[in-house]
Amino acid sequence: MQKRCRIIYNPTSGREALKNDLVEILNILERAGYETSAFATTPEPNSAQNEAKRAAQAGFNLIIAAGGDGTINEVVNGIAPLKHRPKLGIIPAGTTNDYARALKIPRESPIEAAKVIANGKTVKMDIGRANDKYFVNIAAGGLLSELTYAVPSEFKTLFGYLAYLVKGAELLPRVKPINMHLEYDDGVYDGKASMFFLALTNSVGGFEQIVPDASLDDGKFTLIVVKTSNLLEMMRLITMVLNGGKHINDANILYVKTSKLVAKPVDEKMMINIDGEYGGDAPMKFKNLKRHIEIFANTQAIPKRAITEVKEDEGMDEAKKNFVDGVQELDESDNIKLDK
Ligand SMILES: Nc1ncnc2c1ncn2[C@@H]1O[C@H](COP(=O)(O)OP(=O)(O)OP(=O)(O)O)[C@@H](O)[C@H]1O
Repeated sequence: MQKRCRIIYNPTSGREALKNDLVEILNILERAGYETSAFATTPEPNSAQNEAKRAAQAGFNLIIAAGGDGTINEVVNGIAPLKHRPKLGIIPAGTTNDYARALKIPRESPIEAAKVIANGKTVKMDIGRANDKYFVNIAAGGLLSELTYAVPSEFKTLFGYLAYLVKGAELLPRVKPINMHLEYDDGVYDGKASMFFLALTNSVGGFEQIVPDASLDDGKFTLIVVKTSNLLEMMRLITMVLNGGKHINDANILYVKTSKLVAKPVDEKMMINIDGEYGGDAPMKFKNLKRHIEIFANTQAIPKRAITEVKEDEGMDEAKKNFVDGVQELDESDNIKLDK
């Protein structure tokens, strides 16, 4: 039976380039054996999430999230709770596109990103659950994490990543550490920290060296606690990140692997950021769902140590063969008709 694909795209994402490429993307997917249709998300809350759930339950084999990290997060929230989950493809069209960066999916050309899907290599990716929400890339808590929602989205579209830096420089002097209680697999952190990150990939806020030893399918988060909020110390840590990830052994950083986390505020409110958006307040429980969603990735470009197994989209070659056979059968029946 022919496989079916639903593209869920955000027509307002990033530079809105996606719409122009849609016809070519549909062609690429049809040639790869997927009967494909597209759904444009609407401004209503959870539009992408609801459509992803509906499409999964309607039996689509592949759902493509085409948009920014927000659209990817919604699509994952739509399919993650289901028993039978379709495969996921990603066509990045946002501003930071952290998740595509981690999967080495081309971020400048939606057509090149569609070719990664047509190439048929997948990874069963870990995702995270935070209370009852799911995330693919990062959860974070503490005052510094508020930076991400301090940047208005029109501003992000215009200036992209620069917006974060400008806003970051503006907010940094106001950041102060808060008391946190963090329970992870092998210990407890009780003390002041300006923020904690719980990362699933190596790619956080456009930086690729924050988790230099990230594994995408080992069932573990990387927990990073930034103990300082001193401006000079922060600048030093950022320089260490840019210098190949040397921050991980610094005295101001706790850097551990864990499959779960309980985060509790002590005397102040602690907002939690999930995949770049406000996701509620602590206390919050986080759990790594090991190899929960099979995602198409540019596996050749991902460091070998980051993935344990690359899978082949089954039936991809079969689909191409059927297509050729189908053409031959048609020719033959035409001949029979002609002979008669
Ligand atoms: N048709 C639409 N009109 C207006 N807003 C929409 C529409 N479809 C989706 N949205 C909104 O777009 C947001 C998600 O944006 P998304 O993450 O895809 O792109 P982005 O914001 O450009 O990228 P990034 O997150 O990388 O900055 C959600 O808040 C969603 O409600």
